[in-house]
Amino acid sequence: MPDFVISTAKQDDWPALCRMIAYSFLEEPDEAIEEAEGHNFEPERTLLARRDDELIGSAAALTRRMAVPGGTVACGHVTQVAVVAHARRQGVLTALKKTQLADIRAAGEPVAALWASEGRIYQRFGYGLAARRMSVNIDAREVTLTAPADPSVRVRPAVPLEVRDELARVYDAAWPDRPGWSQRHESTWSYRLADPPSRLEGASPRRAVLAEQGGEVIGYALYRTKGDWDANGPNGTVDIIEVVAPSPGAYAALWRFLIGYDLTRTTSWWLAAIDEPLLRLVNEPRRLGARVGDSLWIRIVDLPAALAARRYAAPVDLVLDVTDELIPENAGRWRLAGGPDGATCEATTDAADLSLDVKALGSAYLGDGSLGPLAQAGLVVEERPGAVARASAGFGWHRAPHGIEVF
Ligand SMILES: CC(=O)SCCNC(=O)CCNC(=O)[C@H](O)C(C)(C)COP(=O)(O)OP(=O)(O)OC[C@H]1O[C@@H](n2cnc3c(N)ncnc32)[C@H](O)[C@@H]1OP(=O)(O)O
Repeated sequence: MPDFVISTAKQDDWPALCRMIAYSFLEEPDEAIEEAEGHNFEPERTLLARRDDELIGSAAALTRRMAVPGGTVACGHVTQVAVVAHARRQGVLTALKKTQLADIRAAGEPVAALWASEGRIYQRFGYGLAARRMSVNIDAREVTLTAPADPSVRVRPAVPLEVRDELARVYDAAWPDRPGWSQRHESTWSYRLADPPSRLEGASPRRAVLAEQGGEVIGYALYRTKGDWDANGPNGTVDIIEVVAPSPGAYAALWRFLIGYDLTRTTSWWLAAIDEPLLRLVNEPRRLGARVGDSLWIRIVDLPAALAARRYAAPVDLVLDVTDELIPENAGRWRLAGGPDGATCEATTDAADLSLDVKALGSAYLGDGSLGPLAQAGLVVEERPGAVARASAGFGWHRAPHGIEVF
């Protein structure tokens, strides 16, 4: 029997929880951060572990939908996971995760998603790496955009809080089309636009730039600037927070603004998409200083509901033999049939085309490339010749999944 108990948080647990999380992440507690992060507090979905009344661990889920190929799905956005230093490696997180997965399933969310502080933590709980990110560190004076500027698109700098409604309108129209982007509530925007001074690290407060066409805002970017001078003169940086620009004209106009900022020499963004159009839009892609990293992790919580909630780029009719140590209802053989217009997923006794663990299914879920690398890694086993190629055509998508924000 564990010597700690798990319970659901109450509103007034927030200050203590926030302090515990700060220490766990090697930060100092800070009132401005407590207020900002408080917008992301759903007490009834926050699990606390206590030993002798001492708060020793937490794991929370936020209620937001996430875009998946061809649709959106209810998704528990897992966050605020921490265990105090002196209670680690005693099974506290394991107990929290088991309770949390059961709660997410009971809430009718077929999928859970998270950003991992360390990738090694969550794979044992059935999370698969479902989206990669690209970080860019652009040598701005060496890079220009090759597309001609669209004279009907203008950019206008703005203070983010003053254009919050315009930002939300652009984002609301865009997020369902990009797998990995999540619905934003009023509280999400309050969190997103809060700017605790201790997080500035010498940079400016958040700034916005809007792309407008015919008086309408059609795209925006959020960024910071950081001034610097060295022996050769100006050496400032533009640090991008997000770029939301569905149309080519808005996208190019915003990037032209962000790369061409006077007195800066570097434009950086650590959360660009793996298929960022910028790669195709510049004269010198190598000078983008691009690197690939991990981004969103996905846990399939209710397998038939999750697989039926997305669409498939090509027709699929596949029997998947799935293992799942933590959620036995997911284990077994499933027939997935469908295509670009929708899909069904039902239990079957037919012979399998592919066998895989639920973790590999999580990796394929948002449509990040083909199943080939998973098969080559031994994480997907082809039971019927040609099944990996057929499944890849269906599971892939015309836009790579993108984790635009850490939640
Ligand atoms: C979604 C998010 O919020 S991500 C943020 C996660 N939080 C942090 O990184 C804050 C700092 N770290 C912590 O608070 C803790 O170390 C946690 C929450 C990551 C892990 O909590 P613990 O209670 O120690 O985990 P628990 O004891 O249940 O470990 C389960 C297993 O995972 C392993 N494990 C857990 N954390 C780690 C880690 N960071 N690195 C390597 N292995 C780990 C344990 O060794 C254990 O393995 P075993 O079953 O083979 O013995």
